[in-house]
Amino acid sequence: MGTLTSRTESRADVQAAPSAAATASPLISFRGVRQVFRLSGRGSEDGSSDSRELVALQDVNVDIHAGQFVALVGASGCGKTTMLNMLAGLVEPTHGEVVLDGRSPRLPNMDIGYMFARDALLPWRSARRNVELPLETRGWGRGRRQERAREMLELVGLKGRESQYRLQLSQGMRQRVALARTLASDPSLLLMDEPFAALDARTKLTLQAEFLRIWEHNQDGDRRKTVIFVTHDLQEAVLLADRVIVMLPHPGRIAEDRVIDLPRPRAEILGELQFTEEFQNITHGLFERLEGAIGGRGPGTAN
Ligand SMILES: Nc1ncnc2c1ncn2[C@@H]1O[C@H](COP(=O)(O)OP(=O)(O)OP(=O)(O)O)[C@@H](O)[C@H]1O
Repeated sequence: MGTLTSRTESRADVQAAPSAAATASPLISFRGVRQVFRLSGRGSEDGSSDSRELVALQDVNVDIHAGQFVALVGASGCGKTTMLNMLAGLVEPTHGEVVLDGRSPRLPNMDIGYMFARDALLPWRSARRNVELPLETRGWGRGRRQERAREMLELVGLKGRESQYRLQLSQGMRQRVALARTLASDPSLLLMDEPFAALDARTKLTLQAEFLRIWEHNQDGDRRKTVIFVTHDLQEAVLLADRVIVMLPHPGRIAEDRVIDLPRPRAEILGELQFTEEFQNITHGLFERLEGAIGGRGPGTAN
């Protein structure tokens, strides 16, 4: 393995110099984004209605360039999923704007794959027919769909399991099917919400490596993929991503934005990478910043 180097940069630096893409306009921009959810109570004892506000995101400014693998990491409730949902066009910011490829994410966009923490497979459909689902919604013909679904299941190591149903598959296999389904339509933007969180450590490492292999394999061609990967796991974030954005809750905000300059491709060396000094230094540094920010009680905690 070559020498591993790490580089840490401030938020402004990251936005100003995101590798070769520095001169291109970003694929994704969050500009002054604030998200307020109104929480309606059941009504207080005196009969008046109880309405409170929750600031899920505050002052979020991020640019992400095409092809980047960005991890959003942070404690529960810091707005990670809300950011994914904004990119998927499911949530519109209360203030500020989100721009995806020069337009609003609210406009229909078939070029996105969204994967969740738990498989979310349809139990009445076989593995193959689950993978076919996004292809059906995109109008693919039956033969082409079936061929693509078989190919994708083979890619994630499930050859021979095509006709099995959710209950016949382990949690790891279900996540593999979900991964195959997410990748089947070859989307250029992948929104991944803790996709490996429900797995045991060994299965998790295997799937991380398999996913990374697929992603790294595509990075040179026209179909390179941008990944926004939500996780609670700082180690997972550093292992997989080019850039880690650490978030804090109450209100959800960005505490740290760092380039992870570990070598690529990493898929074949993931197991070793996590024991290197470079990896541990980066993870430890981010962890200390995170702990320090929580311990120091940032500006939003009065909220
Ligand atoms: N539709 C909604 N209505 C009201 N509150 C919401 C809504 N969606 C999210 N929230 C709240 O906004 C905050 C941020 O939620 P979000 O799911 O984005 O956080 P998260 O960082 O992804 O958390 P977790 O890691 O637990 O999934 C939370 O306090 C959540 O309860």
